[in-house]
Amino acid sequence: MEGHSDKLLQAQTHILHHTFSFINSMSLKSAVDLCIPDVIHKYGQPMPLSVLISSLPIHPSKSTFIYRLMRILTHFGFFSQHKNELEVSYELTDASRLLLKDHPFSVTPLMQLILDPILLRPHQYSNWLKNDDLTPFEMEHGVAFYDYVGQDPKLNDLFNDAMASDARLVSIMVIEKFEGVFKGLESLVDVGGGTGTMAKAIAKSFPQLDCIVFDLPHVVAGLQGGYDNLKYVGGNMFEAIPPANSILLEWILHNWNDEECVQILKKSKEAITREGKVIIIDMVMENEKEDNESIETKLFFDLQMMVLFAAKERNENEWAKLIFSAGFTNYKITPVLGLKSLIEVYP
Ligand SMILES: C[S@@+](CC[C@H](N)C(=O)[O-])C[C@H]1O[C@@H](n2cnc3c(N)ncnc32)[C@H](O)[C@@H]1O
Ligand SMILES: O=c1cc(-c2ccc(O)cc2)oc2c(O)c(O)ccc12
Repeated sequence: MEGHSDKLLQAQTHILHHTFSFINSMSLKSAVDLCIPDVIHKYGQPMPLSVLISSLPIHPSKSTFIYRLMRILTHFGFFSQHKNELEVSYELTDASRLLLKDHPFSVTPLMQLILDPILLRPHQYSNWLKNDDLTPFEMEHGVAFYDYVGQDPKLNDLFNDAMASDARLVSIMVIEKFEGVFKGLESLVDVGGGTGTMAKAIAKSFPQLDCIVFDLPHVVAGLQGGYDNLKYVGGNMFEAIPPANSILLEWILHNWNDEECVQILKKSKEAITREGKVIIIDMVMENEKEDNESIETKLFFDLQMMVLFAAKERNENEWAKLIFSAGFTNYKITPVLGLKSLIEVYP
């Protein structure tokens, strides 16, 4: 009987732990909104709690609550703390350094996008599962995700900044680790290339490669290459993709269902000139060698794609099915980009 009640209590704790998990996200967002990582960074040495409190834009009546926020974030590894007999001081960790606003690979824009109420609200999706609305996002907002982004300049900027911050890190890794992937190629279209962060890095590192950033007209309107071998073209990838030796699809296919992915891949195949290839950068689920945090993060991404697009993250079998359905003959997966993999696809 004693063992039974222990199990019940453990199960209750498990449920409460998951139920309260939103407190992790919201505490992190509150700290970033108050610029706590930047304030500690600027101080340049372990920052005593009292100095931190007096440096923050908070009401004096709220001073005592900052310790509580710092305590939970320290527990989850966002700050480290040192105690002496007088008080506690805080320092940044690797994770909070990546939240600094001026860090070249700052994750802050991604965090602000993911936790924006416009993206958060559709996560109450049990009703969507009971009706025939296309996506939870459309059920909540009445339009598809990219149409909403196109009509809301603030969200458009937030989305493009978030994608660019991720692309900055991915582009450095791709170019460093996969130089060979681009060797021998003459031209490249970065389909859904956003504001061009990835294509700019490729154009700079491979001056012989003619690069095009291809995205929806409102995304590329008014943008200019800055390199002789880079230009922007607006259009719709479901209609036609500009011809090139290689087609890059980074973070594209996880936004679409299987039928739509096959259409995009077929349009990519039509666009390939001579002996070219499609280069996909996206997630591959169910890699057995992964640690638990990576597995869970991929599962979160999968549900984010379901909520925004009724789309999904895919395992290798699901990728292979799409690739062969679109008429390609071979593919090679290289799983070394953190959460993402590089998939080369051959006609
Ligand atoms: C998730 S973002 C990826 C951006 C970029 N590839 C990156 O990795 O940072 C998807 C991109 O696809 C673009 N997109 C959506 N629908 C499109 C369409 N029909 N034709 C061309 N681009 C489209 C969006 O505007 C957005 O920039
Ligand atoms: O809400 C998101 C978040 C991402 C995302 C998060 C973290 C990364 O390192 C990269 C990307 O990507 C998204 C995306 O591709 C999309 O089309 C919609 C929403 C999000």
